[in-house]
Amino acid sequence: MAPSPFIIVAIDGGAASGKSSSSRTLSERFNLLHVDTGSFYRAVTAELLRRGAPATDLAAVKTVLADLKLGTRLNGRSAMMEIGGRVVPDAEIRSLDVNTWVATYSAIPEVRAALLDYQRGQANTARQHGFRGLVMEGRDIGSKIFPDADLRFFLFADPNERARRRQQQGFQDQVAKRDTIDSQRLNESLRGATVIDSTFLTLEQVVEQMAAAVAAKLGEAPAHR
Ligand SMILES: Nc1ncnc2c1ncn2[C@@H]1O[C@H](COP(=O)(O)OP(=O)(O)O)[C@@H](O)[C@H]1O
Ligand SMILES: Nc1ccn([C@H]2C[C@H](O)[C@@H](COP(=O)(O)OP(=O)(O)O)O2)c(=O)n1
Repeated sequence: MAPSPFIIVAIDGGAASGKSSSSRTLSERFNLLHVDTGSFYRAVTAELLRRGAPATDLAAVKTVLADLKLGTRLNGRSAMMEIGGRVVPDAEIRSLDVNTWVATYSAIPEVRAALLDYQRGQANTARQHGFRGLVMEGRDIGSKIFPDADLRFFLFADPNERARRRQQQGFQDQVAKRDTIDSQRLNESLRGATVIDSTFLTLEQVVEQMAAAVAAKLGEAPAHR
């Protein structure tokens, strides 16, 4: 029997479109490394804020970036970014301060460049740890990080519905404002991707659609749940 292929699944989409929930489920179901690149941008933002490098001071930002010692730690099937050997706690990366600033720092080309190879390198992490592939979520995964990914999904949902989901999660997050800053990259990510509008779909319906495609790539019969 032919060995199962190593697959890369890219999930792009706006805030609260369902990226994390769907990729976590796919990771569990198919034994794929789960990589939430938003958490990477959030960790770097927390570090830039902690070290007092304002987004308007490019020289200060570059100094901090040059000094970042990035590593990866696994938490179950999820890849966690280490900065100087420390995983930035969840409470810190989901703080109001980080929510406010992350889109602005993420728009700085030098910040994106600093994370490019690190993100691509997660494929090696997945291989080294015996995963069948990886599922990576973010804003530009299918367009910039892995344009040749085996599967590229773009999750869409109405902004009001996304704001409602965030509020239900108990987060103070200006989804619409971040959308405006992030929108350029979202448009690029649409090209050639399978677009799923989740506004009127349950999370389970979204996941089933994705899972059927993943199962086909892995050469498995689709599971009936
Ligand atoms: N299709 C859906 N219908 C209803 N709620 C959803 C749907 N997709 C995701 N959610 C909920 O919306 C919230 C945000 O989802 P999440 O996966 O964290 O989005 P993202 O990673 O894109 O920011 C979560 O509470 C999740 O359970
Ligand atoms: N690949 C990525 C991932 C996230 N970002 C930016 C864009 C977002 O405003 C922030 C936070 O991303 P995150 O996925 O945690 O945000 P949401 O869960 O979608 O609200 O990081 C990015 O520019 N590129």
